[in-house]
Amino acid sequence: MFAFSCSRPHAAGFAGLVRQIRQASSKRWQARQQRDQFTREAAVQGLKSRAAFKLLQIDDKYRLFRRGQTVVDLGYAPGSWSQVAVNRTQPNGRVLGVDIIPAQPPKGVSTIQGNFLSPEIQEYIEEFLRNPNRGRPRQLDNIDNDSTSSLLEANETQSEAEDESESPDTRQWRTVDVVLSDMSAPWYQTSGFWKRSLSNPYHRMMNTSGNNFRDHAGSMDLCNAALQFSSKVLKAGGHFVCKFYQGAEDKDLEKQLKEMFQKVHRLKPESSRSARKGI
Ligand SMILES: C[S@@+](CC[C@H](N)C(=O)[O-])C[C@H]1O[C@@H](n2cnc3c(N)ncnc32)[C@H](O)[C@@H]1O
Repeated sequence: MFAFSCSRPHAAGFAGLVRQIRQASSKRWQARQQRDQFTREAAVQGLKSRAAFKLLQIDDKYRLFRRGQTVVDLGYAPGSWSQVAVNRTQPNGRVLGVDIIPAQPPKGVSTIQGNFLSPEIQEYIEEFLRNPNRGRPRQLDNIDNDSTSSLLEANETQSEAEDESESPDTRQWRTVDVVLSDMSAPWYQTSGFWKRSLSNPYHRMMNTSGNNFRDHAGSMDLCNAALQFSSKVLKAGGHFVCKFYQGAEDKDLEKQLKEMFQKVHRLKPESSRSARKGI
């Protein structure tokens, strides 16, 4: 049974309540203004979405990117993180975007369409990455071989010691400097409607439901899959950036990250301050 019991507050309390409502609405207005400002700025800079600013802020703080690096962007569509990665790894960087939905790849980005949770898709991605020149611009003269050696200020940095204990065979499979994972609910489809896919990706992927626990659990599955993948492909000194919905299980994820990486930072960038996602 639901019941409403309303009583008008006494005079002083009522004025206080009105003040509180005004303050809350002014805060919401400011947050909306800030979001709109990032959206406008993204359009001015030719970025696919304002999500780019989160990554730019992270890179400004932790220096993830260097020229010539290999970056994998999981859940890349519409592509603003990939745009940042292309821009910051020039010249000779290579960026591979993976997404379950069909999307127009940003300039300079190689893409694979498929469900990242599928072992076949991961095998396909690994095969692509095994050849360090695949997806890289032609002129290879200036490749910065040092690009990955000493990024200790990383968002997350893999331990050198771990890497030295590996066989040369395993080490040569590690061709990736940065794994980004922003996999979550899809953007609205704006193109490619003529593509009929039996797998119907828009219905299968992790769509945000508004149910906190469900969204958190879905986001943990995607982060864990991205982390497992990173443990296979990341070079020593590499970085892993993962966006997730906060909840009960994120402590376990953080624990795992701390076992695998020298440094782990948990942050909420300026451009998403009012959202409930964590990075
Ligand atoms: C928030 S968007 C990414 C935005 C992107 N970082 C950018 O800056 O433009 C999340 C993306 O994750 C993708 N995604 C969700 N689940 C996926 C999965 N299992 N495999 C591949 N992509 C997935 C969605 O299709 C969606 O395009």
